[in-house]
Amino acid sequence: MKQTVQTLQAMKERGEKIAMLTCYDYTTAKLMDEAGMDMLLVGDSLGNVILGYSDTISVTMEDMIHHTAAVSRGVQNAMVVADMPFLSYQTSVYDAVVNAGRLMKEGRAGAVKLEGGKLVCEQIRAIVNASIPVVAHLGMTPQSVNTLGGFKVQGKTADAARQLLEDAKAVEEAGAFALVMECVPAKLAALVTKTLHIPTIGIGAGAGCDGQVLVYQDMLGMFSDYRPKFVRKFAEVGKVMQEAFASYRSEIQEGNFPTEEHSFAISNEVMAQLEQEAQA
Ligand SMILES: Nc1nc(=O)c2c([nH]1)NC[C@@H]1CN(c3ccc(C(=O)N[C@@H](CCC(=O)O)C(=O)O)cc3)CN21
Ligand SMILES: CC(C)C(=O)C(=O)O
Ligand SMILES: [Mg+2]
Repeated sequence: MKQTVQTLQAMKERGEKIAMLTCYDYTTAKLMDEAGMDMLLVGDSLGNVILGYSDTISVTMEDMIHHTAAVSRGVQNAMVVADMPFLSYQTSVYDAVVNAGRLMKEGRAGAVKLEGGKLVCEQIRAIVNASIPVVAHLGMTPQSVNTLGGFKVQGKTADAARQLLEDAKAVEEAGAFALVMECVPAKLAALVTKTLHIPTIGIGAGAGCDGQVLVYQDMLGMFSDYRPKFVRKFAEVGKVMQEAFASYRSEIQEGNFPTEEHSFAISNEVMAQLEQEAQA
């Protein structure tokens, strides 16, 4: 089924869980879409898992558009959400609308996601007024790594928890149709989920959210620069890939690849003629 703001809202109301994964390319998008994923997130985590940066700060609008367009071409049913990269919306309401518009017009995203609460509500309101659905993102917001002092769980003190709940209500009021909560204590995330009308999607925020998201290279066991506590490995694809790469190399070295079945034939007459010409 084609996922929309409305079908995702209905899932929350029916108590049906929403499944979301990050995605950055066409081939993977097709596989995830065929597996029935509800939402694909072209995350700025592509800075880490695709481009090899140590954080998401250097990711550009061009990076995001390039990968969002590739993902969109592979999807029939899932909703494609594109992350707004660092400094593409914090600078002004105008920048926020222009850049959200580019992700939709050039990347064919169905929605955009941005980090922050009350401080970005003006941007959320303006983007939604331009008919671009918005997902908000609270808790551990990686674009603030340099002010948060690292990738740490958020909302543990009474003040911080109250602030998160207030921010959650504010982004819903500003028009966000869903909320991602990252590295938030499970009981707090459950309270936010119960309080809000829009679906919540957790990553390190416990089972009480309306949906879950993970970075796909983490859940496939392909990425090892760091391993957040909230990751479950659903497969050892990294191991499978390494074994296949090593086997490819040794089969080449041993002369076992390629064989006749991977090669193209030419008629004996043509070859005989060529060999004769070569001798002349
Ligand atoms: N591969 C990948 N997976 C992610 O989940 C992810 C990214 N990249 N890039 C963008 C952000 C950064 N994220 C991160 C990065 C590191 C930790 C981490 O190392 N957490 C530790 C320490 C927690 C603490 O000190 O409180 C952990 O044990 O979870 C968590 C989330 C989540 N996002
Ligand atoms: C981890 C998710 C929520 C994200 O924002 C990303 O992948 O960039
Ligand atoms: Mg992100």
